[in-house]
Amino acid sequence: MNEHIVAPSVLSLDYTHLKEQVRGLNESNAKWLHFDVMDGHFVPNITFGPIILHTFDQMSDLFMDVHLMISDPEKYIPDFIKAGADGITFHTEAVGNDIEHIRKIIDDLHAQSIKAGFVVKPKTDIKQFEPLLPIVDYILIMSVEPGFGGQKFMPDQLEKVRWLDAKRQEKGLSFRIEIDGGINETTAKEAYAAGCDTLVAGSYVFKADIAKQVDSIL
Ligand SMILES: O=C(CO)[C@@H](O)[C@H](O)COP(=O)(O)O
Repeated sequence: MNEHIVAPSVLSLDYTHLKEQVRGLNESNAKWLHFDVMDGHFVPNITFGPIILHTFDQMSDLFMDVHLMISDPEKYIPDFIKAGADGITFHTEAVGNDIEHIRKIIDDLHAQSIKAGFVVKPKTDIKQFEPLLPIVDYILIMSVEPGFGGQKFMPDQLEKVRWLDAKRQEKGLSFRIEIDGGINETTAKEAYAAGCDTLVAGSYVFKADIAKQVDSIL
């Protein structure tokens, strides 16, 4: 059983108080910082790139969990590694759900000592990726359509989590199951019960005292 990890999504951070908010994260029990990269093409929103990741990396020792919501992940992965990524997930849909292509990207990340995994959108079937389970460090399940913070949790996505957890036990694997979107005190409990060990939370963490919010969903 993997320990629980909360990964606050800096998409919801108050950038007018960047230093105080990062201090709040550093002093909380969050172990990861979730960095959402959106390109305005793969998803209908644009966020930040490697320069901002580097800024966070200089301000924090937290594990930099980079979630690439971009159309051509391989093109930009080297920049995010240089900027301080510790783990990278990319969308299977961005590479046509092609298993061998996904495997190659994960192998390349591992060759550079970066933790690696893939992400699926809500409508993507997870079962097709069973051959990849032995090689990933983590899998990210989207519990909202990617693109924006503050959306409502989609409980039907927990079916994917249950399936992954069952496969993990059956095969004696230890990859993490991370979930992203609409996490709060109630949905966090549901996610843990289904088999998640890593929760991304944006609006819930930053709407009040960071340390207290993190502890409430650990
Ligand atoms: O990747 C995304 C959205 O695409 C997420 O990381 C959100 O940033 C989570 O925000 P909340 O739903 O927790 O507010």
